[in-house]
Parts: sequence; structure tokens; C-alpha cells
Amino acid sequence: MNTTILETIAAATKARVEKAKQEKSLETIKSEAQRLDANTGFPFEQALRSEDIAFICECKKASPSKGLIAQDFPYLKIAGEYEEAGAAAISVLTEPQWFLGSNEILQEIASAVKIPCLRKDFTVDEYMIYEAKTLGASAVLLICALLKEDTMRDYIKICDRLGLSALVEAHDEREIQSAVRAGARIIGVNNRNLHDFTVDVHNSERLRKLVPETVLFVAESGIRSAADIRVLRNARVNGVLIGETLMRAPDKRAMLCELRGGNSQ
Ligand SMILES: O=C(O)c1ccccc1NCC(=O)[C@H](O)[C@H](O)COP(=O)(O)O
Repeated sequence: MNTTILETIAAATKARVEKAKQEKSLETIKSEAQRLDANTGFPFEQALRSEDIAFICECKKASPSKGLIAQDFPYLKIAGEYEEAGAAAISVLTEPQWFLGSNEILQEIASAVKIPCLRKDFTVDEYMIYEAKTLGASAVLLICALLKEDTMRDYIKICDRLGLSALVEAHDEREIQSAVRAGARIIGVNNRNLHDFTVDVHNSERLRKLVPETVLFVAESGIRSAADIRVLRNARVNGVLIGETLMRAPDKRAMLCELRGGNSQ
């Protein structure tokens, strides 16, 4: 079988984590994270509960499917615009090779905004969860395709103890069932097919039915228009995660308003 982009990124991420451990050990990052306040009230989850449909707006300079998206990437300005325009949370890519993200970008954004930040990365080691906490994240991404069910359960428990939320990403029925069994309280369905990079928001619509009402549901990727949002709102998704559409919009506030179905003028 061909190696998927996800497997390639995961292998590079494992190497990145091993390098990070040489600079700061697991024990050190763990104790740094554990010294931080764990009584957070899980703001990322709260943000998803508190709105009709919550917008998680992404700061992303590049991606494997699109290459460079934003030549100019004033991420603090972008995050500020998202916050002012009523974003519920901000997703920050920290993967450096394909997404041109960094830990520093997350740390700076998290300390500049009041809304919760998701560390969007390819979590392959518990080290990355403790690291996310020290960087100021309120949530981390856990991808079913990269983690065995028992590991997923353990990682969700680590998140709970640190006061972090886990957005557990699934692509199909089997992964959704595994995420539910592992104790996920937030499941995100990624609409992007990682073999051919095509996107279909109806993937979220279809899979929403399989997720219990008690579990929060986020639709991720390929959301381009108010019509897409209408489909997802009708499917009772709690939140949408939007990257490229917002990153390419010169006026983020106007684009968010348009996506919500309003008039930006
Ligand atoms: O975006 C990609 O090309 C990609 C490829 C392989 C793994 C993950 C990938 N993207 C990460 C994301 O999940 C998106 O950044 C996020 O859902 C927003 O998607 P979009 O609104 O389509 O930019």
C-alpha cells in the first residue's frame, strides 16, 4: 500500500519530538505542564456549546494539498481579526515542514487573544500534549488514524488532567466508533480525503448521525460558503473548523459574516 501523506507527516513528527526531547526531557516538560492551572473549565468545549454554530478559525500559512497559502503571514493580526469578528476559537498549525507552523506562533497567539486556541498538529507522543499546555493551548488534536484506541484513551485522560480539551479527528464510521469508545467528548470529522485531497462537506453531514448527541461535533476542512454552513447547521454540527477560505480572504470579518449568512456591508 502507498504511504499516505498522514503517515509521512507522522514519521517526520516523531523525529521532531525525539529532537525536542533531547533539548527538554519528557519529565521536564511534564512537570512544567503539571505546574500550570488545570482548573480551566475546558474553554474550548465551552466555546463549542455556547453558540448556534461555533467558528474555529485557522491560522495556516501552507498545507500539503495547497502549498503556500499566505506569502504574507501576520499571524497575530490575523488572530486578532478572527477574535474581533466573533470566532469561538482559533486553530493554530504548529507543524513546521508542510504547514510552515511553529510552537512560537501558537505561544504568541495564545497569549495575545482571550478565546481558546487549538494546537493543530499530528500528536504522536504524549510529549506533544504536555508541550501544548506549556504553549498556552486550550485543546489538542488527536487523529484516530494515527493512534491506537488504547493510546487515544490514555491521551484523552492526560488532556483531562491538564484541563485541555481533545478534538478527536475521524474520517469514517469505524474511526468514529473507536473515538466514542475511547471517551472522546469532541469528535471532528475531516472532510478531506487524504489520498486524493478532495473535500466533501457531506462527509460530516453523513457521519454526524453516528455521533451521540452528548458528544460535540466539529466539521473540518473544505468549508467555503454560506451554503456549506447551512448544510452543516441543518445536520446539527456544533462547530466548523475553517482554514483556507479565511486565510485567502482579504477581509476576515466580512468573510465570517458572509459564511454566517449575513450581509458584510
Ligand atoms: O490541508 C491539507 O492539505 C492536509 C493534508 C494532510 C493532513 C491534514 C491537512 N490539513 C489539516 C486540516 O485538517 C485543515 O487545516 C483544517 O481542517 C482546515 O481545512 P481547510 O478549511 O480546508 O483549510
